[in-house]
Amino acid sequence: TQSTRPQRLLGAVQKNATRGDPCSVVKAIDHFCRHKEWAMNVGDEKGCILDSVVSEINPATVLELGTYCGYSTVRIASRLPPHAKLITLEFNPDFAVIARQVIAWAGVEEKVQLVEGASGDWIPKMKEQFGIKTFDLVFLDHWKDRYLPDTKLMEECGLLRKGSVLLADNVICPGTPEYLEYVRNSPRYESRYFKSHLEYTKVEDGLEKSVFLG
Ligand SMILES: O=C(NC/C=C/[C@H]1O[C@@H](n2cnc3c(NCCO)ncnc32)[C@H](O)[C@@H]1O)c1cc(-c2ccc(F)cc2)cc(O)c1O
Ligand SMILES: [Mg+2]
Repeated sequence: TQSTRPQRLLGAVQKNATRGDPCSVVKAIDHFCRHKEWAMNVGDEKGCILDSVVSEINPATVLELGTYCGYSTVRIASRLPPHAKLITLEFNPDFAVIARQVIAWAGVEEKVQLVEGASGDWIPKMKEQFGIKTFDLVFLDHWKDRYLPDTKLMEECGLLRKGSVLLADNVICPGTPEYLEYVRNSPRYESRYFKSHLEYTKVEDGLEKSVFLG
């Protein structure tokens, strides 16, 4: 039977990356996606911006919306301080199966809780299920039309505190116009655009970093 692109991406990790070495996993995926098959990982260029935001915040609690194959999960987890927790939500079971193996190969499973399910169902349960008070950092990289409703849901559920940072992928391509309009015009956010390129291409894209002001 035919393999899927995520399965082939996992194969490239298992073939070319060193177990327990997150950087080699990230490099193996970037090489595969640049030279073999494009895939919707945040990628190396935007990934460096992600890395700098994570290092700047040094978060104890991180929420990722949209795990896909676990590329950004590994990038973030490998930069977290000890005892920090990254919860990543993925509602496609086939992608979750691949992501768990990528995360395990990188050796960062201690810091990662991959939760299978939809953000809309799980965001309201974060406190009771995982003992999370608020998130220091949220990385949004799931369906683009869900960025805004899920941000409003996180506000309503009290998961954001003064200083919580939202980092959103793809605000130009494919684009998240309603979300951008909201975080850039709401008095409750201080927002900034980091210009970059769509992963593995020369097309413009970027990340929007928005600090919740409480
Ligand atoms: O579409 C893009 N990303 C979507 C990611 C979806 C992943 O997240 C999962 N997911 C989605 N909604 C939810 C949800 N909650 C919401 C539903 O209840 N709860 C949990 N998990 C969710 C999916 O199962 C996938 O694993 C994209 C496209 C391009 C692109 C650019 C240019 C092109 F030409 C083509 C493509 C570039 C990018 O960087 C991109 O991120
Ligand atoms: Mg993306």
